[in-house]
Amino acid sequence: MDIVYINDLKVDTVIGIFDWERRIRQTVSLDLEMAADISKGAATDHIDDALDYKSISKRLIAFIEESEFQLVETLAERVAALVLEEFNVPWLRLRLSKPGALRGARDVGVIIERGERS
Ligand SMILES: Nc1nc2c(c(=O)[nH]1)N=C([C@H](O)[C@@H](O)CO)CN2
Repeated sequence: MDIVYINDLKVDTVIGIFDWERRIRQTVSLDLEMAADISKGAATDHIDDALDYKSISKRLIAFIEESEFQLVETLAERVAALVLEEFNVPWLRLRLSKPGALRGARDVGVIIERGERS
């Protein structure tokens, strides 16, 4: 199985458990690895035969900008479900980071894998 990936996709959103966090927008960063068979796109050299990372990133930016979750866990689950369902991806690994959320740490967040990897 091949991988199509998007690294360090930064999106501003409302996220957090504290009152002050509900009043501001913070940046989250996504590293997304998606299982895909790249052979058809490689053979035809046509985007219709490829998993289009541009379409996926546009959809994720729109979804995350509109979202107002409290936990990074919830946002990660919803992002994973969207990618699996809307883009017919069988398996993914998502690292969702919240830079600067914890004093002394560069970032915090979650890493999840969803779907079946063949
Ligand atoms: N497991 C988690 N722990 C914490 C989260 C979270 O989303 N998942 N969030 C916070 C606060 O919102 C924090 O990011 C603000 O500094 C604390 N712990």
